Amino acid sequence: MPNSQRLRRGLMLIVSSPSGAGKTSLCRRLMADHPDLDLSISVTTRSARPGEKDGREYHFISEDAMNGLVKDDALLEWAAVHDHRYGSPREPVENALSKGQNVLFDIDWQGAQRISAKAPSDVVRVFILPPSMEELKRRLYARAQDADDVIQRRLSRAKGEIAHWAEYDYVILNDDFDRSYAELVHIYHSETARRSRGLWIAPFVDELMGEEI
Ligand SMILES: Nc1nc2c(ncn2[C@@H]2O[C@H](COP(=O)(O)OP(=O)(O)O)[C@@H](O)[C@H]2O)c(=O)[nH]1
Ligand SMILES: Nc1ncnc2c1ncn2[C@@H]1O[C@H](COP(=O)(O)OP(=O)(O)O)[C@@H](O)[C@H]1O
Repeated sequence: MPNSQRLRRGLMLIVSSPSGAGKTSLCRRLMADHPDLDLSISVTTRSARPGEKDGREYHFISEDAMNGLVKDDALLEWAAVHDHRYGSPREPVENALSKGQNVLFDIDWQGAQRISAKAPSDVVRVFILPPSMEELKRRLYARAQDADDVIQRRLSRAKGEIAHWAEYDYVILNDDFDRSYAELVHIYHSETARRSRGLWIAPFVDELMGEEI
């Protein structure tokens, strides 16, 4: 049976880390290498960084629009992070999962907790650790996309995010990027290969058992 015809139960892959540890870079590469993986594009009230495009990294929306989405229950989860609100639109995620597609979330520990509480058996959580706080700082400055005071606020919140590492299924220490990426790919492949995700297996085995030898 061709792979494309094997009916699967989609999973939600959640990647979290303190700002600057490398989750966006790792997630981007995973998306580029896995066209079967859909990115949940969050809404946010923060403004776009240089190089960010509305609808690609985030949907950049006003406070009023965010209030409307919350009121209409259009978000699977939302949270206040770094002085702004961020949320995961419900409909694209539900559509993707209903087609057996996997969905990737770059969200914080609050979002990870909320989605896990709703669908524990469909969630895989990965936490990315920086090799040191000094390196985290270096990366935030090297990214050169935020003002100094914004970077300082992100750094001061880093330990609060790291404190939640034990709520995750996997932890990757992002020292060497290629090695960390290889770990993420292994996790993704193993989790998609779980028996519980293969809805095609039981009917296929029935067919096998019915064959004359
Ligand atoms: N709960 C939740 N967190 C989100 C969502 N979108 C982004 N975040 C988190 O918000 C934090 C800030 O994201 P961002 O402003 O892009 O900066 P970054 O930390 O440098 O990636 C990160 O920890 C993201 O994972 C969302 O929809 N829900
Ligand atoms: N393993 C790594 N070694 C060195 N630099 C890295 C590594 N992973 C990511 N970076 C760089 O660190 C900066 C922050 O990474 P980013 O993916 O934006 O982090 P986050 O999404 O967690 O805030 C970027 O400039 C990125 O290129």
